[in-house]
Amino acid sequence: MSAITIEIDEKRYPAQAAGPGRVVFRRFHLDIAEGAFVALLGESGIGKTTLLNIVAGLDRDFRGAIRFGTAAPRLAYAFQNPRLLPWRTVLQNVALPLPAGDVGRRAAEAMLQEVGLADLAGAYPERLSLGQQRRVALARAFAIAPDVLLMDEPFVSLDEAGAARLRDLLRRLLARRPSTVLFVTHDRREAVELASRIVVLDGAPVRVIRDMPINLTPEERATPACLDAVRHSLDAA
Ligand SMILES: Nc1ncnc2c1ncn2[C@@H]1O[C@H](COP(=O)(O)OP(=O)(O)OP(=O)(O)O)[C@@H](O)[C@H]1O
Repeated sequence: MSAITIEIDEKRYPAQAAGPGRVVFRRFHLDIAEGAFVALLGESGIGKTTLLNIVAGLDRDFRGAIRFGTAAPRLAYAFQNPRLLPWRTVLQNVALPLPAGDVGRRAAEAMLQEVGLADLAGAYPERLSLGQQRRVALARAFAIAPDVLLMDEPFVSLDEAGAARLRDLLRRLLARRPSTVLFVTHDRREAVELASRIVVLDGAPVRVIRDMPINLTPEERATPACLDAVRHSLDAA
């Protein structure tokens, strides 16, 4: 069964003083299986964030429908900018989507423990590095054990070692709380390392130009030569 069915008959941004209007999607269809980790690749400005916003329900100004396999899916969205509330502590930020009171607080503490930031629970976001802020954003996203997890370039602007640690953390979090993931990235290597399916978007209106399952074992994903081989077949497809 599909966890997400995306049917966009049309998504158009209206003309503005600075430029003409633009049809971003027309007759666009994508089915996403339950538990899939779908990496969305495509040129800048093509419509990837627009697509996530539509799936998230943040953008309802389109013709079409988004259907979920579960009646009321728990949905989490991790943005490129971690979007932590600066006037709340790290713990309070993670507890935001949880029920108020002791139960929510304890669950938030456990999440912080899991992402390795328990000792920063009382700190404010401004004290944290970008990598630490992104860990907090991951903790907040996973705190609700989402059925659907939307991620918009969540590891961009980190050095390679920092991004690798976060990819590793994401894999561990997903192993404990499986979710259907839609993950936007510009980084083909990151896509091959994480995804079970890679969808490459192109054109205006957007269409799918490649749709590749990635069948790698965890050991193969940890082998650079293996990742390079898949990346080349993605380029050649
Ligand atoms: N609110 C808006 N009003 C008008 N045009 C918009 C709006 N938001 C996005 N666009 C335009 O729609 C197109 C798709 O934008 P979107 O942010 O979805 O692309 P993207 O693929 O996520 O880009 P990037 O990879 O650079 O983040 C772009 O041309 C953008 O300028």
